[in-house]
Amino acid sequence: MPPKELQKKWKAPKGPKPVQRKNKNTIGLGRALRNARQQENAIEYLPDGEMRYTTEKHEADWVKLRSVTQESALDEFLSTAELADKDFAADRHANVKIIRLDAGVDSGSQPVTLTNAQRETLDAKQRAHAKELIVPRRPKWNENTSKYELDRLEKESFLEWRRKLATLQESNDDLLLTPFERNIEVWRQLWRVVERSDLVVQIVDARDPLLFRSVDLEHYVKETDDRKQNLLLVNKADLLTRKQRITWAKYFISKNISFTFYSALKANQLLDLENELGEEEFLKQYSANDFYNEIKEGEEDMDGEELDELLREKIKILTIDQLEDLFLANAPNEPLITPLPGKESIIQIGLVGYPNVGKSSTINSLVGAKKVSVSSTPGKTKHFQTIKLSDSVMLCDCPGLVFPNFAYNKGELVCNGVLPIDQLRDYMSPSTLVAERIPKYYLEAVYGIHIQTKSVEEGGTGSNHPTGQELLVAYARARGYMTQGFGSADQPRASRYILKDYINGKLLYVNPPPHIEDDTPFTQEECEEFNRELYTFEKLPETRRDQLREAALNKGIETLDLARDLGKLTFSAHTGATEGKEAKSVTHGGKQAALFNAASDLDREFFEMNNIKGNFVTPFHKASNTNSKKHDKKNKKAKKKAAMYSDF
Ligand SMILES: Nc1nc2c(ncn2[C@@H]2O[C@H](COP(=O)(O)OP(=O)(O)OP(=O)(O)O)[C@@H](O)[C@H]2O)c(=O)[nH]1
Repeated sequence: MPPKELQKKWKAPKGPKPVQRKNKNTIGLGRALRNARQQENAIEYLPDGEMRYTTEKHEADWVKLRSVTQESALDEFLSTAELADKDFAADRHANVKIIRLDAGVDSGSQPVTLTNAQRETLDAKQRAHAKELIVPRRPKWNENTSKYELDRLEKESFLEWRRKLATLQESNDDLLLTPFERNIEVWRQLWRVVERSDLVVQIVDARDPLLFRSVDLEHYVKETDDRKQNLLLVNKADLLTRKQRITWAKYFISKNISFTFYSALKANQLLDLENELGEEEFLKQYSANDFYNEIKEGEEDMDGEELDELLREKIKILTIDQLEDLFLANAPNEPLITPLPGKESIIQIGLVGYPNVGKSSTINSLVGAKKVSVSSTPGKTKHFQTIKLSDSVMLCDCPGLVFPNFAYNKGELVCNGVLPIDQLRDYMSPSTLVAERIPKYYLEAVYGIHIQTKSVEEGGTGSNHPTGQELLVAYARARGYMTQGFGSADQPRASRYILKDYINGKLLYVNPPPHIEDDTPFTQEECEEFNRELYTFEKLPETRRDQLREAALNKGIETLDLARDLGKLTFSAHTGATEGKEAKSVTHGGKQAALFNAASDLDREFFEMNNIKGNFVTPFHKASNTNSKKHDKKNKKAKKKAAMYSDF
């Protein structure tokens, strides 16, 4: 018998062998990506015969233009290496430690509260080093300079600049530098704006113009071409009182600084109103001058001081048309740049400034005033914007950038909007500054809270300003901001709201200029006097004023003086003081908040014990409770009382 054939397992029949075909499709995402990468990373032959090849990912222009003001030590090391054109190979086993000498804004050695003497010493030191606060210069170039050469020269010059500033910081521990811009691409924009502008306008915040002003930028403009002009636009001037404008104007005039006051916010409000009402009706109802300058005829010499003609002109907040005229009056008569063939020559005005000083608002007001719709036409270089205002004027808007300057402490930088609030870790130093600058009664009136301060015996400062913590705790408790868990006052959250109010001017403080005679700073007391007019009833938000008016009427107070009477009023979460009892705040939420309330009430009662008869009960001593019945509720209270009194 033939051997039995093993039955084969059935397999699915194989199809025809697949033929590898070339994908003839020349379009498609994958291919596009590959091609783009190949092009980007193609080998470059430099003019000096060298070959350059990079595998680096090329980034879009907007990514390159991101502002860099705070770098980690490693980032800083790498960007310096890149600027210096150095190559580094990573070595797995080497233990590398980066020691950062330029501590930048991370140094925390600056005290928050400065005495007059400390401030004066620090200020003198800052003045001595003021010349070292430089902006990077673009190296000289002409049409024969090649792109690569210029790029290399720019990087060298930038690196040199960064080294100088690092040395300045290193050798002066107690001086704090602003977190100046560290991205060369952003400075390149500024260089281009300066080169093409006939007039460079530095926009600064009126609350602290000198912190936002770069003196060296003005020098740089003059170095580029002596015919170019500088102008300081003091924006947000609506936040200053007339007296404050006079003081600042006197300072600027004495220092020969070309300046003007402006309020982009008011200008834009006025424009909106005009659009709403129509031009004719608007002119009938509002005279622009009234809207801008709250001073009426006859009130001018109210302070008993004769203002000369120049000063009287200079303290005015300009209207949009006046500002445009001033630009033209300050710019050279003829544009300095010869136009390209076929193009008309036009006066170019460069606008530069820190972020958040109101640059966009200023441009919007200028552009919005034109009845024609003006689209922003990107310039040749794509990044900074050129906006044609009229046939004779062109605006160049430079990205906002932080110049190197001195500050007293980090809190000041946060309060001025230079350091962002949302990434804030140390919320206490800026909050302390707010508590120090704004009087306690005004903080209470704005927020409708009562801020409980410690007396000197309890370890408080004894001044009439709360500490930062006292302010934050009172605010958080009144608003019910509690942390999870044990439920203590959420101070970081409270600080964010308070600091935002400070930055947008709801809580207002204006820095005075240095003394004209000797450039020394104002003392603490002079600063308080300089700002006194800002903390009146009229400056409060309207709803709060209504509340206070009503509360004052309830108490029979006719003329309300915030500093004197606020403690007596009951409004919002502020409960006024009544005979013998001090003012307190209505607080919300959290176990700890409840404990805090109970504790302070108990304390108050305990220290007032002199006025009451003593009540003393001991838990183990029941004198004459003879009734053995367990639930003898009837008359229990009366019996207890009787028992208690029988002890005495
Ligand atoms: N009170 C007051 N606030 C102003 C004025 N101008 C601008 N602001 C406010 O300041 C803030 C910043 O204004 P922006 O115009 O965005 O400032 P910017 O300089 O363009 O800021 P970036 O876009 O970050 O560069 C906004 O909240 C404005 O409402 C002004 O004249 N008065």
